[in-house]
Amino acid sequence: MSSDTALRAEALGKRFGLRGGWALRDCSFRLPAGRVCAVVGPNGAGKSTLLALAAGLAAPTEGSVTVLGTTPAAARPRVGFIAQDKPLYPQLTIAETLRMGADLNPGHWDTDGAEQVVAGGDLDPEARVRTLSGGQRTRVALALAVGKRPELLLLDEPMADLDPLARHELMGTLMAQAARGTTIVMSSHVVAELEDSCDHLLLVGGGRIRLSGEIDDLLAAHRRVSGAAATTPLDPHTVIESRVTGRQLTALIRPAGPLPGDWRTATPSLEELVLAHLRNPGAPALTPADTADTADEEEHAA
Ligand SMILES: Nc1ncnc2c1ncn2[C@@H]1O[C@H](COP(=O)(O)OP(=O)(O)OP(=O)(O)O)[C@@H](O)[C@H]1O
Repeated sequence: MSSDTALRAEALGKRFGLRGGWALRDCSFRLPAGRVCAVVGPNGAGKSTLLALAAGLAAPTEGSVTVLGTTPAAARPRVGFIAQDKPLYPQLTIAETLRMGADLNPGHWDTDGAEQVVAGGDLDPEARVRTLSGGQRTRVALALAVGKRPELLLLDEPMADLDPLARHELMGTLMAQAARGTTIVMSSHVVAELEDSCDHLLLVGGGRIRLSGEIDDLLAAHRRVSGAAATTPLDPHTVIESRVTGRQLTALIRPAGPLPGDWRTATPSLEELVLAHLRNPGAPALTPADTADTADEEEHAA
């Protein structure tokens, strides 16, 4: 079943155990197919939980998540998932690991694609997984995921163990996958590295979606402003954060209308946008649920 929507969450919530707190609560968003989506947020925000729910490895406590137009379990053959701990069989060689991937995916295994990912890391196919560094294991896990010819790649902090060169190479591999139409969802703490490669953002904080949408749209919805503190009334705009230094006021706002001509304004960088929201967990969320509904109606009408 094809779908223009790679991932959709509706009032999605997950609680671990009857007495546990909510790892995720009331999360609604839509990720169109073909995007490269960054999932960012502080430690414990719920990023891994969200990816595990999408991968079908955990069941929602409330609400729903739809993957490639179907349930996570039904979508699993079309999804490549790399968990944070990159589980692999330590006693197998890299070549044996890839053969296992081929055996598990009869008829649609991409031998060349998987081998290219391994070759990019200059790895000996006869090396045993237990002898590999964390970053080298990431590469083998990615080769297994890419070999499935997935329509959707879910990657939980794929960059965490990698040196700067390996990060760059891995990003190149992911961009090549994206160019083939694969939707990529990747959690990361290194926001500055995501700005050039990702076109969609999910910012998770305290188990809630704080920002969701196309990065260009989210950036365009915000302005970094500065002006004389005495004459820069921030009403009626939505203030994400503001600071007064001497007589100067600087703020990150979501404009609710035209801004006065005597304010200095600029579009924030992705890192500025994310950091401002993380520093101010009480700032209002921007999750265009109405956009998602409209797109959904168009999808059903088509
Ligand atoms: N299996 C589990 N049992 C109980 N609580 C859990 C479990 N997995 C996650 N949690 C809790 O759910 C919340 C969200 O955790 P999650 O691992 O999804 O966060 P995260 O954003 O991926 O964090 P990090 O950036 O540190 O990896 C945390 O409070 C965590 O303690």
